[in-house]
Amino acid sequence: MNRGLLFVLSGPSGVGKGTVCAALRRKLPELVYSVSATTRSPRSGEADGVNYFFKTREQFLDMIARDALLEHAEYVGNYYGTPREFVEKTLSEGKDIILEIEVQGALKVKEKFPEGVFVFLLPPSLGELESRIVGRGTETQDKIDHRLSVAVEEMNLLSKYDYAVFNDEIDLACSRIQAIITAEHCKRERIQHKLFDELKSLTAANNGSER
Ligand SMILES: Nc1nc2c(ncn2[C@@H]2O[C@H](COP(=O)(O)OP(=O)(O)O)[C@@H](O)[C@H]2O)c(=O)[nH]1
Ligand SMILES: Nc1ncnc2c1ncn2[C@@H]1O[C@H](COP(=O)(O)OP(=O)(O)O)[C@@H](O)[C@H]1O
Repeated sequence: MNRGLLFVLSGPSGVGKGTVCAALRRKLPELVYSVSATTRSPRSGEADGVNYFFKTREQFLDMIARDALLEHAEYVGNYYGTPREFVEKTLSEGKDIILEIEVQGALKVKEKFPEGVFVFLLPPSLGELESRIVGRGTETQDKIDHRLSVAVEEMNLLSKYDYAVFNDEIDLACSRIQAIITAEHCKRERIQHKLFDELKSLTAANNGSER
């Protein structure tokens, strides 16, 4: 059985990663979504094991010590990390998985899974990015300023990614990501399709009969 493909959706805070991922999950129910562990407190409406596995700092450090995380990063004062076993199990079952994580963590995943597909989500403008963070209403002004300065540094790492996708409209961003997923499957099919084995044997047979 073919292993699944690993997709990583990254980009600055407030660009719409969570929103686009949620929309993508509705459109592509067969795509598996990795639930991260974090030390940040749950926001209203968030549930343990659904949005995140909410951990104390001690529990999180223990996960790091047990090598239970594929990657982890400290982001604006909290730890975030991807549980390793779930990702490996999903890929070995032949299912595609998507990680929605910040930029440093994504680059660490790239070191371990260079064959992964790395997608950077961009805002239509910096002004729109700020409006989205403010509009979400989850952050104090101090934290908004911090997230915006981190965002500018992060956008400078865009060249390390395979694809850039603008999140001007949620549906358009989803369609672009769906197109990337389809294209990556086509690429792999091109490498692995049994037609090439047939062509190889035929060419070898023809070469043999010419001698
Ligand atoms: N490295 C890493 N980043 C993560 C992980 N899970 C979530 N993040 C990122 O951490 C950042 C902060 O997440 P959160 O506090 O939920 O805020 P929001 O995504 O900006 O609403 C976002 O950029 C997330 O994509 C993870 O497992 N690893
Ligand atoms: N294409 C879009 N157009 C307008 N608002 C958006 C769009 N995508 C996301 N948003 C809004 O921007 C805010 C931040 O989105 P969110 O998914 O929480 O970002 P992230 O997960 O990248 O931090 C939310 O209030 C969300 O509703």
